[in-house]
Amino acid sequence: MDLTTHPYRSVLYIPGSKERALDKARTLPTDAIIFDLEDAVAPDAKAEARATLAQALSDGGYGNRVKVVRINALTTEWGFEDARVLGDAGADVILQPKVNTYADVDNLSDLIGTEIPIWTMMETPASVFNAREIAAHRQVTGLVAGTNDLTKELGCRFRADRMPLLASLQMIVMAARAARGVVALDGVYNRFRDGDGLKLECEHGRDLGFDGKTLIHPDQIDIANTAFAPTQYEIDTAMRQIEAYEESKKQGQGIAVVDGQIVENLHVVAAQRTLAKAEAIAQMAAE
Ligand SMILES: CC(C)(COP(=O)(O)OP(=O)(O)OC[C@H]1O[C@@H](n2cnc3c(N)ncnc32)[C@H](O)[C@@H]1OP(=O)(O)O)[C@@H](O)C(=O)NCCC(=O)NCCSC(=O)C[C@H](O)C(=O)O
Ligand SMILES: [Mg+2]
Repeated sequence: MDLTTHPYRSVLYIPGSKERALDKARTLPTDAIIFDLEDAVAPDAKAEARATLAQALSDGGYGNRVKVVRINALTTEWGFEDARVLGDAGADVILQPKVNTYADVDNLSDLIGTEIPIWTMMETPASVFNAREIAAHRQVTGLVAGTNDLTKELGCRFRADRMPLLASLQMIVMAARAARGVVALDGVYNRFRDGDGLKLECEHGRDLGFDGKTLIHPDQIDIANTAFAPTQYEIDTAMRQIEAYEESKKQGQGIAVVDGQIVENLHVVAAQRTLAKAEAIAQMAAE
């Protein structure tokens, strides 16, 4: 599996302690799974959850879903052991919570001593200020917005339009894009029975540039998969733009016009990206 071209439309958190959910995830149409040992697991269940999760990962059956393990923070008594055990058990990615600085990531990297990809939770004001350096760490391949912790840390209010979080969300996307090849994932939508609200928030995240959304319930997967996939209209337009630009080039022109809008080389690059994403999604569905 190529983690760099893989789609990340839907990324489902599963508490590492819930055996039934761990089993159910083997059949869910999610692009990636975050097996959680942090917030979703009570302190007195941490050690057992680590063992349960290690067993589930070594039993396998998760197919082409990217397997991400969210460890506890290294400042806790569980963090280092989580990273050591789960890195060996077959996780594709380690997700580090409560990151503040580049040095925090380096510390994890030194402790685990392998080049396993690291994703970082972006859920403190310091992490947002330091997003660019964090995303530039050689092992970091993903930034995950932790909108619950951010809301708590900022002392802001919940609003459906997410206005109080907008600057942080944009900083996360900008840092991922500046680093190139780093995935940017939006935070969770807590009202997990509210499909209409989730759809709106997914569209907001997609508009901002996120690659996908982190989720907490299986019912949320299809909504995110649809929202973060190119639409048929976008695919058709991308194909027409590429075709029209190629035709213009043959005639010695650097600009084409499609549907009354100019198409330059940069639009062709964006169109090719749209087609590559659609292809990656189709390929994943066919596997
Ligand atoms: C939110 C839930 C507690 C709801 O659970 P429940 O009431 O049991 O839901 P259902 O009865 O509707 O479940 C139906 C079936 O689906 C399975 N299920 C439920 N959730 C998951 C899941 N996440 N992954 C896989 N399977 C799941 C149930 O087992 C049922 O199966 P079956 O019996 O076979 O039909 C629950 O959904 C849940 O625990 N969700 C995950 C919560 C979580 O992980 N939270 C931590 C991550 S979010 C976070 O930390 C935010 C971040 O750090 C920040 O700061 O923002
Ligand atoms: Mg959090």
